[in-house]
Amino acid sequence: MNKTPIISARDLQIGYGEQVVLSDIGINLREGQLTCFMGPNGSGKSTLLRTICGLQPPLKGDVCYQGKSISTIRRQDRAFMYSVVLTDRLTSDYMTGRELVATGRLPHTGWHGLLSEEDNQKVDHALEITGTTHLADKWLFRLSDGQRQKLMIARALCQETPIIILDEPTAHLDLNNRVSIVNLLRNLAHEHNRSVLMATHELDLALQLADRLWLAEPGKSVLEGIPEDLVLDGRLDQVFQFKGYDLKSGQVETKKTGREVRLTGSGSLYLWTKNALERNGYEVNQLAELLINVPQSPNNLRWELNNKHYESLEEVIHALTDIFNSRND
Ligand SMILES: Nc1ncnc2c1ncn2[C@@H]1O[C@H](COP(=O)(O)OP(=O)(O)OP(=O)(O)O)[C@@H](O)[C@H]1O
Repeated sequence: MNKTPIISARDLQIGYGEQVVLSDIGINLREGQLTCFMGPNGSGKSTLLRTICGLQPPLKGDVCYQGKSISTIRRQDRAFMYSVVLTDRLTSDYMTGRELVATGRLPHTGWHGLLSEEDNQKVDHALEITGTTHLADKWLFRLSDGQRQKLMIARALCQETPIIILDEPTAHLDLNNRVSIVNLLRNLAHEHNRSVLMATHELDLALQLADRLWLAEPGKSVLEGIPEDLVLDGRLDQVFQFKGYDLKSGQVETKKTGREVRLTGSGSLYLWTKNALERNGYEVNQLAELLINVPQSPNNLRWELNNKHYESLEEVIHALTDIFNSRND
């Protein structure tokens, strides 16, 4: 699945006046894909997004839309190419959710700004698929940051552009909303052939759901590839310089105590048991002598250790502490 790049750049350099943020950038944004743009704080993600949108000029090189330099494309024409959800505050809070979403139709309504029946249906549809219909009549200043963020995404949908660019769209959202927004963006890419580019710090979601990653390497350039390649060949590690986080297992590294236990069992009960043990400094080793039998079903939560039964992992950890402490005495 090698889709055509809709946005591309070669030898691009970005920054502010004398301050070069990233250089030698060669990037392709592909049609029908979700691309997540990641990198440490201050590495230049927002700067590159703004440069791609034509909101700030590159220091060197050019960004092209279907091979044509965006600097030669009129601003009003760009509104049919990109919809943008940046982190800047809204200019006015004195409008309703629906009015905000409807501003996404402005490039289509002409100078009078009046919405046709079809425009209204598109606003309704965008509210519906972002789960914000209940916010339509609420004043923006009465809404939470997360609710506003979802309306901004609805507004971008309404604009019906081939490219959607978002800067940290999940920043204020709770877990369910973060997952649903990233899934929504992925569906827009796959089912509606949009090119979606989002800067994000959501490593787990990006590794699972992005078609491609762009990685901003601080002070250097942008690396590009599919998530698994970037993990396996070490480029993700090179960019983030992970400390205390094991990327391959997706786990935070905990202090090892040299205390080992063996586990039987499977599924989520096995995983949560392992999690509790490792968080408390125990290592799971299938050759260890001490055995814990993990319950088979969540309806019967009983762990077995040394012929005794425990009804919570907290009790199991206490029992293990006693066993290992008595061995050291
Ligand atoms: N308006 C500006 N003028 C001058 N320098 C700026 C400006 N905005 C950002 N910078 C600098 O450019 C660099 C990149 O900032 P940018 O906001 O693009 O990073 P980012 O990767 O989006 O960071 P974060 O993950 O924290 O949002 C930083 O060193 C920042 O201080």
